[in-house]
Amino acid sequence: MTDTGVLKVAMPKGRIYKQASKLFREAGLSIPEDFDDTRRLIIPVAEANMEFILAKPVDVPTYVEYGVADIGIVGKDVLMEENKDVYELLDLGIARCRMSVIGLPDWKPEINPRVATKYPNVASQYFRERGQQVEVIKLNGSIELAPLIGLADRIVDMVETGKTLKENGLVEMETLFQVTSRLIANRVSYRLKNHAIQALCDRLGQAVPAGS
Ligand SMILES: Nc1ncnc2c1ncn2[C@@H]1O[C@H](COP(=O)(O)OP(=O)(O)OP(=O)(O)O)[C@@H](O)[C@H]1O
Ligand SMILES: O=P(O)(O)OC[C@H]1O[C@H](OP(=O)(O)OP(=O)(O)O)[C@H](O)[C@@H]1O
Repeated sequence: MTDTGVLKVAMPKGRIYKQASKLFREAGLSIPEDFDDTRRLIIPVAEANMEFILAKPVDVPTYVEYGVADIGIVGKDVLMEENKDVYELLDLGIARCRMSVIGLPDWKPEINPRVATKYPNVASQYFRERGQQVEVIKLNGSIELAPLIGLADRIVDMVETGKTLKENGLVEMETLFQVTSRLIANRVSYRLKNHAIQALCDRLGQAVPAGS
């Protein structure tokens, strides 16, 4: 557990970072724009009394659960999949997309269909709750390939603009849930650094556009 006044923040590199850093700046915090030109993984942000730990998005809840980061920013998709013991403090309304079941337009129901996804826990729970038996196949990217080349009958994946689906002749069949990024906190840090975490949460909350 961290024992200084500095807040350790697990920050996902990539698409969330760009939007999160903008939100932090709108909340009046002095945050670097991007880290495209550095390979450093720990970045002191002295002006804001923080330290950024630049993480792979899927690992953010793990750093926060173990308390090596006090707080973190992560998509609801990853939170649902990883199911870690952390507090979810705030919906930041950024990196908006949705988790959907997707397939080819001529898809027909089959016995024990194969479903490819980056989110095996989310997909298994979804089909289990509907009493549908499926075989879930875990992939790590380019999920839309699976129905095109016959690996799976359907996929469970993120849709943002719908461009990937359109360009690959796929259709969205059902939406599981809407996704935005969340501010999460370690349970012990939340008590020990409550003032700093709550103050940050309040400032960010004011910067989140209404209706997000
Ligand atoms: N079009 C989108 N597709 C997928 N995720 C999106 C999209 N738009 C926003 N997101 C959100 O951004 C998060 C991070 O996505 P990103 O593509 O940066 O990382 P990743 O694909 O998990 O990691 P990596 O590219 O390092 O394998 C997702 O977990 C999700 O919450
Ligand atoms: O609706 P759209 O705007 O087209 O966005 C959706 C796509 O974006 C994500 O992929 P990502 O870019 O993260 O690449 P990946 O294949 O490595 O997961 C997601 O898995 C979809 O493929």
